[in-house]
Amino acid sequence: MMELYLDLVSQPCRSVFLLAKVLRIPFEFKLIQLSAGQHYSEEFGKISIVRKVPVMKDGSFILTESIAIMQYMVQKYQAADHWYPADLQQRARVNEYLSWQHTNLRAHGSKVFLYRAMYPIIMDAPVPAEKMNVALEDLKKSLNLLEEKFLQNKPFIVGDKISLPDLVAIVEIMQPVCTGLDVFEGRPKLIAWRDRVKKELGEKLFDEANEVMMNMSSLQHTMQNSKELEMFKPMFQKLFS
Ligand SMILES: N[C@@H](CCC(=O)N[C@@H](CS)C(=O)NCC(=O)O)C(=O)O
Repeated sequence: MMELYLDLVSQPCRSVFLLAKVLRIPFEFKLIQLSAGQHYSEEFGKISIVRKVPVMKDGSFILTESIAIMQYMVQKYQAADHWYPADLQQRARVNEYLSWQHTNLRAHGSKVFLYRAMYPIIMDAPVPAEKMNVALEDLKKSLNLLEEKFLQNKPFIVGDKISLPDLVAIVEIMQPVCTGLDVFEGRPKLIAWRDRVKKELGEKLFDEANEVMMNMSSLQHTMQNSKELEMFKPMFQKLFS
């Protein structure tokens, strides 16, 4: 059976998890708890020297990178065409979004999340307003592009049906949302899209994927009391400087 090394606090892990579940792919969930530093273990190092989740192991074949993993899954399990359309231009649209999102919605949503959830724990101080405002402004621009360039007036990002970009987008948007920030405020189009995506995935599955993240205060508590905190600090300090 395929093994998936995941921690659902991670957005790319959630998209891989959601896809595997929705396609009913049998898999073994191998928890790599980032807050406990399990990705630094010798055992995980043998699986991936990148030391990031998600990782897929299918027999002796090991694959990193959520997008590559999802593309592998839809092809191996011959998922319905709408997930990753065979049509040249439809597939190009999927790839366009998947290429764009790394340095836009993902980068900006993550930054807002890290500032709101992690900065005070790591730096022992509130986030400077100037930094927070720049991060919020960047996120706003990405959300505007998601609506105006990608979603437009279609039900889903690539057309009438759900595809990989919708999954990848919703998990990134949920990251700042889990800190209590209502990024949907004043965005009826985005709300309607979110509700369609939720319906396609099933509310129960959607909530299952977000459960750990929605319990943000418990996550922060674990992080704050983690003996690995000192180990994480330099990486975050670099990010926050
Ligand atoms: N581009 C990668 C990103 C993977 C990634 O950044 N994973 C993070 C969690 S969201 C991680 O494992 N971080 C651990 C670390 O950097 O120490 C993908 O899409 O799979």
